[in-house]
Amino acid sequence: MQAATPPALLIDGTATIGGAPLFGPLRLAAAAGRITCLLGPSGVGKTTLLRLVAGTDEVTRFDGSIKASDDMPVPGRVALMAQGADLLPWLDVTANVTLGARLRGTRPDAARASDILARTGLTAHAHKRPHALSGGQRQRVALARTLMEDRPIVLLDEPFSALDAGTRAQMQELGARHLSGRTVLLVTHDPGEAARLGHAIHILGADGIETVAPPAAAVPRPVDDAGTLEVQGRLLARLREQGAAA
Ligand SMILES: Nc1ncnc2c1ncn2[C@@H]1O[C@H](COP(=O)(O)OP(=O)(O)OP(=O)(O)O)[C@@H](O)[C@H]1O
Repeated sequence: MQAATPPALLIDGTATIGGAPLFGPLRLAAAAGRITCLLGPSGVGKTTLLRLVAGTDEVTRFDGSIKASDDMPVPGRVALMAQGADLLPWLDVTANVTLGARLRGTRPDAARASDILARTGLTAHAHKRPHALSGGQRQRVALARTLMEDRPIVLLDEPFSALDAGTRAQMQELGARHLSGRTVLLVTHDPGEAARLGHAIHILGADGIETVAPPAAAVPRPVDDAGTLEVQGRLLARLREQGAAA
């Protein structure tokens, strides 16, 4: 489904809102074709960072640079899956998945939409509206819409939150499979999710970025992989220490 090799993403700078520091100076690289997970306490600026990369933040001042390793512009090559499924309630699944093309005033690629619906297990729900879907199904629609955009850089903001543990694990596997080969920056509050999916794992804190070595196993890692559980525990301990220090 994906043609060109995606670029790495390089973020280097300082963010302020209304003159007050938010984060930085920080340097964060999301490696080409890999999943980079970003954890950190609430309010530290993770969503803001994703919006800055996507070019959709209108209140934050960012002094520095957000670049792709191939020096081509970033925002037009980014798909952002925002927090919450964020579906339009009056549109059915197919129309929600093809929303990007409609907003751009272009004809959606129906064959491609149908293929993505099949691959995300949504074919039987194609004509349902969001109120008739479970939380997990709505998240799948949001993921399908992100895949429909077919961008080399994908930003995911707590994509699988609010799902039960079993559905969340399934969604992580689905996401890892379908996003394979793209440059993914994934914000999550879940240390287990970062340990399963991260080729690289960072914690954004008040004092900057801390990098935690990922488990050795291939992504997506099994939920009961010993190395994954060990990293999950280490991440939780670090997040607790940061919370206690805040
Ligand atoms: N439009 C805005 N105007 C002013 N301040 C804002 C605006 N949007 C976000 N902020 C502030 O920026 C800070 C960072 O918010 P952000 O949503 O990026 O944090 P976060 O780390 O993603 O938090 P969470 O994990 O709870 O989602 C918060 O203190 C928030 O109040």
